[in-house]
Amino acid sequence: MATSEMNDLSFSVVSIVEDVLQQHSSRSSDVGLLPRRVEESSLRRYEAAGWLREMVGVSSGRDFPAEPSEEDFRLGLRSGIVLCNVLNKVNPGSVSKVVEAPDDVADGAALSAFQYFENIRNFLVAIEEMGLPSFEASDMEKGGKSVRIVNCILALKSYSDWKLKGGIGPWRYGVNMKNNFGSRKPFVRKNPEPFMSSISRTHSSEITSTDQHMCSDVGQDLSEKGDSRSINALVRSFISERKPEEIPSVVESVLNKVMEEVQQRLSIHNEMIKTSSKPIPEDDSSCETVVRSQQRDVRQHEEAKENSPSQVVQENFQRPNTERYEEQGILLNQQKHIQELKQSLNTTKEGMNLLQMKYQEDFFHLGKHLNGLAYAATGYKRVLEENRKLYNLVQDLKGNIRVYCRVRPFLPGQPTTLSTVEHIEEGTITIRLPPNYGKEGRKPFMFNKVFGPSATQEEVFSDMQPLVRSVLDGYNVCIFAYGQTGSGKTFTMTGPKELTEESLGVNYRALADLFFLSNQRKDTTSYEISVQMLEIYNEQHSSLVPVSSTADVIQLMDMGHMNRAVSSTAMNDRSSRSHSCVTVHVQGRDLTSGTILHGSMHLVDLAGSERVDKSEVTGDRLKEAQHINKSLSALGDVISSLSQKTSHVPYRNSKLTQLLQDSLGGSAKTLMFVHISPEAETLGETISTLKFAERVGSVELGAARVNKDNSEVKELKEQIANLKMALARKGNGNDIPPSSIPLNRERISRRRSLETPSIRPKIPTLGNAPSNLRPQIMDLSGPEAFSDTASSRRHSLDLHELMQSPSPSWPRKSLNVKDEDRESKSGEWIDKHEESVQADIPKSAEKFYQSITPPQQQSLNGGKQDFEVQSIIDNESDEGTTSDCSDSDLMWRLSVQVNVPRVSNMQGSANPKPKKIQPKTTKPSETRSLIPSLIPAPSKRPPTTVSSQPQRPTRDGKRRLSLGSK
Ligand SMILES: Nc1ncnc2c1ncn2[C@@H]1O[C@H](COP(=O)(O)OP(=O)(O)OP(=O)(O)O)[C@@H](O)[C@H]1O
Repeated sequence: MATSEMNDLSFSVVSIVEDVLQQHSSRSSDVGLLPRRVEESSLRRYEAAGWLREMVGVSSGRDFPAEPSEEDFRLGLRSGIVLCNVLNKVNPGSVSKVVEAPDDVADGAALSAFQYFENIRNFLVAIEEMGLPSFEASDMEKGGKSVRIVNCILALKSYSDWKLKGGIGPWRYGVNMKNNFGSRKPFVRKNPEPFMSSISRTHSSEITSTDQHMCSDVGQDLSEKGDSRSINALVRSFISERKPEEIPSVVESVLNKVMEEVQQRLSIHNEMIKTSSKPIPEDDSSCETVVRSQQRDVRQHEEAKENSPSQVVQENFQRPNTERYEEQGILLNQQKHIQELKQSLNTTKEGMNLLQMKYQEDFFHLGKHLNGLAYAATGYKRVLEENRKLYNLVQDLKGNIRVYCRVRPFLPGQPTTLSTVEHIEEGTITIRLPPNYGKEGRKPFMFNKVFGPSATQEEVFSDMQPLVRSVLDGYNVCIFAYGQTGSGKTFTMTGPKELTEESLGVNYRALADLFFLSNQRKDTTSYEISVQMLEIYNEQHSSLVPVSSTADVIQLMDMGHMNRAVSSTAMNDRSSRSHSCVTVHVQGRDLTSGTILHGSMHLVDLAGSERVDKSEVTGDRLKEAQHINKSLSALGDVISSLSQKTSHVPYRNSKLTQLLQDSLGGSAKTLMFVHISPEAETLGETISTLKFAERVGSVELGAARVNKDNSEVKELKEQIANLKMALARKGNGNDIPPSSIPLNRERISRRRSLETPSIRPKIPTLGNAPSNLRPQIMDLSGPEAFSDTASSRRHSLDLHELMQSPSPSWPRKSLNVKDEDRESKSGEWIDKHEESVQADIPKSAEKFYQSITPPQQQSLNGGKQDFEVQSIIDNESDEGTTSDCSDSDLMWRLSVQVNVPRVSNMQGSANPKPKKIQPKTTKPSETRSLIPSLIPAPSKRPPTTVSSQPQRPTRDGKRRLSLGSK
């Protein structure tokens, strides 16, 4: 490409002149001259070819015959191999490296044009250095140019001959110019300078000076340079043979040709200038191209100048030297500038690369950092959750009362004001305080868990589910809802008025879960579950109801809640006016080891504390409120003394604290679920509720214990009981034949037999009970049922045994207003509904009680009733100094029992005389009420007695005498 470009762009003044003169000579010569000249040139060609064949040998000169045509001659020499080899023979070492064609391939076939050019170029350079007439490399490519090649070869031959003759004297080459141009003047080599400029070696100033001389005097040998000499010789020989009138036209032709070439050069030059003044492309490769193209243009320009003095002459005519210098200067500057730009581009690129690398590194580090942060965040959350669990665990271990808090949402229709709750996070609730509450503006309270207004019933339950489930593992659990009126206690424990599956409260969910789990474990453990519902209304309690299946439970609770004392106050249109407690008793027997587990759970929905000025209650409602507040403040006192670890804990001050005694002071797992309302007007109560709850959270009860009896212990206990009973009988003169004291195993089997359906009370089945769930009648041990422990402090009475024992013939003390008032004042509890609910026993319940017939009971009793009573009395008297509720517990126990002696009769005697057990006479007046709706009979309670009690509102706000009355 470079070679061809160079060939296109470079031109020789000599060849132009020669061409023009040849045309003229051929035009002007006569017809006979042409064949003669053709013949002469052929002869000279043959001479040259002959000499070459002689020099290189016939085999090497095979490509051209002894008398070659012009075409053959040219093609034969085109590769330059023959020429270089001949030259090296004449003048050894002139061409240092000759590119040879492979032997098996025709000469030149495997060589590229570039390689041919290399040989020819080397040859021409050497020829010029020897001062011999040369030719153009392009002459080898074009036809009709062989004359100069022939001249060159014959000159070399002449030089060779001269050398062979010893090189004596000046070498002269007598070019047969006459043959070409009609001149036979010998060509004398005056000095060893190159005859023509080398193709590659040029110098513009030399050319310029030569051309200037050529211009001033064509006929004289003004220049030392080969170019001018050659032109001069050509021109002289031509002119000498021409008539004077032909000369102007020849000169004109020469000049025209030269002008054409100059024009062409100029346009190339202009193009080059334009290119160099183009904006420098940003692309590095384009810069390279521009630089290369400019360099090439400069080189070509210089070559052109070197090879065409006439063109330079023309340029000199047109432009002053300074201008050209300026141009060159600009070009050089531009090149320099481009180099600088390239450098800065490279530097910028390197900088960019560095920046990119740095950014990549930064991104990588950032990513790693972010990953780390995300990981840490997840870890932090996990740790928080873990902490909470551990905290709960520690609290469990320490036996702390667990405290959960729930915030009620604003109710529909309520004007939504700013909530008093500012923020909730895990176990912390922050209350927004107005300025008069302190500078802080907020107060945080910490609990085990806080549920916001949007927490669902399911979420709430799932958090306490493990606690509930631990009942089946033999723990005693107590969950009680606390809070001011209208804060959502009933909602949490039971649900809203309209119950749906989603809105079911803790009570329903807990029982369903227990039944579900017990059924799941039926292959390993046999569970017996019984449920009681109890209500403390105005410091009295009523309604203990046994149930035996999920459906029973649900129905019982529905009815219990329906019958719960509720009325409308200014604070809550369905305000519970009583404390309600659902108690679940669980007994589990390990089918392999025989170990017995006892667990119980109280689910307590306390009546709400209220400020009577706000609830705007009067009359009975006011009295209710006072009772509620009294019992709650009694609860506060108990909590306070528990947290201060005082020796005396005032459990006895209210029924509520008596009920919760085991949960608050025993080995139970206790959870207080504190509720608050979001309204600003309740802020005072909210703060005091939360403060109270925090105090409750600090109460340590000691670690909860599993109530587990292995079969051996149980047997021993029973043995002791039997012996005690035998002793007691003996002491009373009622000898019992040894055979009548059942041995342990007999007794156990008898106890088991008591539990068979044939003798068990029939409770109407309201649904499908799990097969392993024996219908369990209530444990009549009263508050003991809540601990259900076989501790020395309390003993649970065996309901079946008691039920089947003959009732002692203690007179029933008739209740009157005075009694009630007195009892109420003294804080002791008597079931005031006892009589009134007798007739309320439903048929099924009646059946149940009737099924326990005297003969049956007698046969099964074996004096157990006495023992049970005795044992209770013993225990109560034992713990009389430590327990505040022994007598009331007992009363409670007895009051709910059929045909049990009145406590007042027993309390007086330090060593009560066991009464002869009488066959049970099922006196309706002494039977306690069961499920209210299952007991539709009208109350037989005298109106006076009823009226003596505070009016007891029900769901519909109407007063009812008893749960069963309709
Ligand atoms: N989390 C809750 N989501 C929706 N409504 C609620 C929520 N908690 C309570 N409520 C509604 O607020 C009202 C008062 O609730 P609830 O009767 O349970 O309060 P309480 O604390 O039991 O009151 P009281 O002590 O007077 O019996 C009811 O209408 C109840 O449906």
